[in-house]
Parts: sequence; C-alpha cells; structure tokens
Amino acid sequence: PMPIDSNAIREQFPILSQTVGACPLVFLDSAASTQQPTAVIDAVAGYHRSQHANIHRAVYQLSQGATRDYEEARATVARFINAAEPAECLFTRGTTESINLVAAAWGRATLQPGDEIILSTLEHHSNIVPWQLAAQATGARIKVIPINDAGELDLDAYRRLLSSRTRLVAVNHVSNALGTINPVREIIVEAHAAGALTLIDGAQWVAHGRTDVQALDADFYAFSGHKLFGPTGIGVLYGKRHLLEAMPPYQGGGDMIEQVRFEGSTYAGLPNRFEAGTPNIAGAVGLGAAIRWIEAIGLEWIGPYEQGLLAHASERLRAIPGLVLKGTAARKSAVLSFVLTDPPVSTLDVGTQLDLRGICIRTGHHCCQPLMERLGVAATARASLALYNNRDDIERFADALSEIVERAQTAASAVVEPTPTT
Ligand SMILES: Cc1ncc(COP(=O)(O)O)c(CN[C@@H](CS)C(=O)O)c1O
Repeated sequence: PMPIDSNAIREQFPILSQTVGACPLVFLDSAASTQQPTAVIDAVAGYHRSQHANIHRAVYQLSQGATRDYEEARATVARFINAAEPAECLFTRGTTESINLVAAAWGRATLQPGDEIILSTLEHHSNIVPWQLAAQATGARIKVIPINDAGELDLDAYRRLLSSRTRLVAVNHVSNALGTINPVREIIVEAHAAGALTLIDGAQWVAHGRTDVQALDADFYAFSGHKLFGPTGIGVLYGKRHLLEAMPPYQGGGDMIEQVRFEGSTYAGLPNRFEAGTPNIAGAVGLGAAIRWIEAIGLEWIGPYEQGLLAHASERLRAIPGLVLKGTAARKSAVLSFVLTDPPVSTLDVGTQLDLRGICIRTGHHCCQPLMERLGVAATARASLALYNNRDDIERFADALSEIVERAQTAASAVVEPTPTT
C-alpha cells in the first residue's frame, strides 16, 4: 500500500465533484455517513445487474452464486477485523441493530435484578437506550463512566465503578461527537478482571485504524457499513462463538431454524440463527467491496493522513476568535466539534451559512444528548474528515468560518445602544 494520494482517491468518489450552487462541494460529515467509491457502487450495481437471487434456498446456480457472494462478504469482514471465523460475524442493519441484538438476546436472557451495566458519558444513544430497555426489563442498573473537560474517560472512576455486580461494559471505540479515541484494550482487560463481558461500539473506528477483535479480546464488537465507505442498511455484530451460541435467537423466521413444528421449533447454528429472513445481500456485497477497497489503500496510511489534516484544521480553527473547540483529547480521530461564543452564533446558523458555501458539516447533539449536557451545550457544530478530504477542503472550511465570525462581529458592533430616556 502507498501513502494516500487524495486526488487519485477523490476521483473515485463521483459525488465529490459536484457543486452546490456555484461552490464546489466540501464534504466534512463522514462521521454521519461516508461517501462510496466507484468500486463499491459498481460492485452493488453489478450484483443487482447479474448476480441477484435469494440465498441459501435454491439449487439453481444463480442462487448458489448469490449465496457465495454473501458468504464471501462475511469472510472478508472476518478477515478485516481478525475474527476467529466468519460465523462470528453476523450481518445486521448497522451498529444500532447490532447493539440492540446483544441487549435483547444476551441482555434480557442473562441480566438479573441488581446486575450492573457500565456505559460512558461519551455514548451514542444507540449504546444507551438499548441498555435502558434491557435494564427496565430485567431490573439491572446502569452506571456511567464520567469524562474530563477534554472529553476523555475518567479511568479511575471506571475502576471504582467495576464490581462483582458488573455484567457488561459497553463503550465506544471513538466518540462520534468529540473524536476521543478510548483505551478500549485497557477497558476490556479491567472488565474481564471484574468478571464482566464487553461490547465495543466501533462505528467511528473501523474506517480509521486497524481493528483486531482477538487482540482486543472484545466479547462483542459492532459497526456499520455506511461509515466504512459501504452502503447503508448493512452492519456487523462480531461476537465470540461461545457467547453467541449461548444466546437465544434475536428474531424468528426463515433461515434461522432447523425444524419448525407447532409443538415447538429448533434453531440453526451460527451465523444463521441470528439472520432471520432475507438479508441485505447487496449491502453485504457492497460492504465486502468497501473492505477490499480500504485494504488495497492500506488502513495503516489512512490514520496518519487524517491526523495530518486534523492537525492543520485544529491549528486553523484555534486561530478563529470566539471559536471554542469541544473535545480536546490527547488521542483523537479526525473530528472537530466546536461552538462560536463571542459573538455567539448558533450551530444551526453555522451549518446553514456553511451550506451556502457548499460545505457540509453536522450540527446538533449528534445523538449524544447526555454528553452535550455534560459539556454544558445544547449542540455543537461538527466537522469530520476522511481520506478523500484534502487541505483545500480545510482551507475552504476555515476561511468560511472566519467570514461567518467576522460578519457576526460586524453585526454585533453595529447594534445601536438605546439612548437612555431622561
Ligand atoms: C459511535 C456511534 N455509534 C452508533 C451509531 C449508529 O450508527 P447506525 O449506522 O445509524 O446504526 C453512530 C452513528 N453516528 C452518526 C449518526 S447519529 C453521527 O453523525 O455521528 C455512531 O457514531
């Protein structure tokens, strides 16, 4: 693999060459969803064009071929995250469904009153609400790891939260709102020492650094295809075989059974037990193509390239008066969350003004309302970078922000103080 040639890469993303009005598109919202390269678009189109049939069910060659495509995608996923075997990689709709599957199938079958689940303040709602639902259904309790003002987990507090009642520790690998990269290996080791299992929400990591679930010794690991340059509607739940085999089915239906009788049914083994109904075959094919595309570039180059862009963007934004960066962890992915405070400009206005210049960022709570509350803000503006961004994107973004601030300062100074009435 070679260092990132972002121009050669950008040419593989047709969507990036469009203009918004007269402005070239500057896409800085990859944490919400990444764009897809032609390799993925063509793989999915090719599947629809000449390979589609339902899988696992027919003897005819077209169906056998589609089944092979689907299972080859699973094997590609297993290799990408270094799972012990493809059957430990379940296809889901995305990170949200992956986490809900564990909360429903493992959580509701295992958790007892008084058991404890440890989450963190950084979590996305999809790694909070499923656990609240499981806790309500079982009498388990949720504990929360606090963060410092930089947006880093307080590991001493985490160690104090661990106890013999801890059944699961569920945290994200990277914060989508702040970019904080969490020490998940250390978190897992300490959870196991306390006798707890671990689920890692890897949605914001898998496209930015190597994932090795066996080296991490994660019990469950979840991610989405559409944050990995793949299609929406396809994601992965990795789980250790012995844990998945001990879990009851998540959904009932075709393919997840061995034998169905009205007197009772028996269920299929892994992975089919957790893949009821016709799956998103094209999505899996697209995810497999996305992983092969990333591997051809070399994940080991992507992180350093993005870190270079992050350093330049951070330097530019820090020079903008009144801009306050939120999330200043020592280890961060290429995410810049900020607010404009002096003069105040709402994040909605920032997003709207940037859109008028063709620049796409996300504004709001980023499905992390507890984190926003902890930070003392209702929302942030967030720019998130990927390997198809370049320095020109950063310059355009920072110049536009400076312009927005200058205009707000002019407007603020133009406000006429009411003359005091005598
Ligand atoms: C850490 C983390 N965990 C779970 C999810 C949910 O992924 P789904 O593919 O929607 O199921 C996301 C998706 N975060 C998007 C949409 S809110 C963002 O703009 O940050 C995430 O970042």
